[in-house]
Amino acid sequence: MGVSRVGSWTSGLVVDRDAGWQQLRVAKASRRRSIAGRVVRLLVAGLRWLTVLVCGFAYHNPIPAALLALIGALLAFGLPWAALGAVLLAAAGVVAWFLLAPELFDRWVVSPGRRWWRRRRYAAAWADVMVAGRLVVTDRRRRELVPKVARIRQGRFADVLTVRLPNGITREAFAEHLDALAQAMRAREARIVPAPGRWAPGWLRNRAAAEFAPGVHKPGRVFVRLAFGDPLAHVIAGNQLADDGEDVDHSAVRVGRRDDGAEWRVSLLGTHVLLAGATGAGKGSVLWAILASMGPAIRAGTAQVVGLDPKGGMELGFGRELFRHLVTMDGPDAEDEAVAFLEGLAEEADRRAGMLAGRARTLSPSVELPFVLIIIDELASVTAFISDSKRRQRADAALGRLLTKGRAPGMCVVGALQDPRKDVVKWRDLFPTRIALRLVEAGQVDLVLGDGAHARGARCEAIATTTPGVGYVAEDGAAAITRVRAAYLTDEDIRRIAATYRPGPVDAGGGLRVVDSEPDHPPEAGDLAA
Ligand SMILES: Nc1ncnc2c1ncn2[C@@H]1O[C@H](COP(=O)(O)OP(=O)(O)OP(=O)(O)O)[C@@H](O)[C@H]1O
Repeated sequence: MGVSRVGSWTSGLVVDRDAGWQQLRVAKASRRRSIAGRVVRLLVAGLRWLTVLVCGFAYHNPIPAALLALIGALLAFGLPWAALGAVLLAAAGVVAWFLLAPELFDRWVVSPGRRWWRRRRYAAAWADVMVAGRLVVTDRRRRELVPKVARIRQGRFADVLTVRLPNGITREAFAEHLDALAQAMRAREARIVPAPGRWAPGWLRNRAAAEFAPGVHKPGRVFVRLAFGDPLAHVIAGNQLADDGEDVDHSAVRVGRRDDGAEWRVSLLGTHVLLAGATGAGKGSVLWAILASMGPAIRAGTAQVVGLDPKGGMELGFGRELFRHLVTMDGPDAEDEAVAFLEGLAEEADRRAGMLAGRARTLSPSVELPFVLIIIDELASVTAFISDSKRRQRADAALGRLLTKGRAPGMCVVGALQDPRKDVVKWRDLFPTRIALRLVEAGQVDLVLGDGAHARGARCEAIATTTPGVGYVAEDGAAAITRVRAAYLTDEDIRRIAATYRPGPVDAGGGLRVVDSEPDHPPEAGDLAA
């Protein structure tokens, strides 16, 4: 507490830290106060600090505060034995609660305490971080101003601070100090995120002038997300993914968990998904989580899955029954097979686009015209690594056609990539949803997720090898990058899901026109495999 000099760059001014953590008020060094004045000032400041502390504690920790209040009241009424009894009873209750229901105990007692402690930490350390980072401007009244925390939205694992920037400090200048901020606040990471949406009634929203509608970034403000703890540290069991009943929402397929504790869902309708990760990063878990969640739709016939597994079926072969067609590229004609597979799919995309033209802009999956999920386990092997240049050109052309034409008529490519290089990532912009798991170098992050993703907090190179399945997701049209972890299915789970959800017979008109030299399922009535 008190007044402290912050350095020669402040031209001999003195920063008064009692003035609070949001704005540094400046007092002239030469200004003198009487001793009585100082004492009063100190008392007022102390009283204010105590009130904020007590009220803040009671507001954020209602259960411990109520217990303390009860004990205090018993003591005040001269009932020390009753107070001792209450203390012992409360202690026994707390221990029993902790042992019997640790999750609930954490949610109701420990988490509120942590949140309160974080608020205290922001208050205590904010001004110091701003000053240390020289995020200080002097206005014409010679007041020194630092970015001010205008609002704190708190969650269990992360807080979002709305920070108002004084004139003269840019978002970019502020962003340079995120690491220092994270360290000072004891956070796992600090990131700038888009402005949280504000709820407004529809009638009001529709009447507001669109050109003044709030955008992703608000001028003069930054939204800083500080993450604490890690809800992704533990393996997420994937055996419940397919328990959605018969209905699968293709626009929100469950894959795992986000680092704010919410479910991670991926839209497969009207998009393609690029999935990159170094070897052992957990690409398989993302693919299987998607397939498991799609299980009920596969069985019902509203979705069909085809796949290309250049590893000879090592990855996708486990759940072969789920696939209408799986190319494993293990014979002498592997490259031909892969090219024919892609050309068949591109033709199907053309056919569907023709059918939908003038009738609908996007497909609503049905048994008559099902959604088609195309899993390509190693995208590079069908583009960069086909040795024959003519075949490579054909594969490139077919993949390009499939990616550009397939989205609207319900064909979604999920392409996995182990080694993101410039020549492979030429396809990146055709994948509106991009997922990057652990990568070898920081430079690969932007290649996969898009320019600026690393700067926006996607630190894929820093993901520990001990947490496979953890990664970052970027989606076209969404400014935020989300940290996620895919659920994990054991080999046994995959076999069970494949047996449970294997596709039924295909109705006339509903099958795929994939070139299928050796179908995995014998052709059934109505199957249009050419
Ligand atoms: N989401 C996950 N949660 C927990 N463990 C996982 C997860 N995903 C993968 N693993 C573990 O990591 C190992 C490697 O995962 P996986 O084979 O999916 O990686 P990959 O990226 O497909 O690697 P490669 O490209 O070499 O095939 C798995 O055997 C599994 O034990």
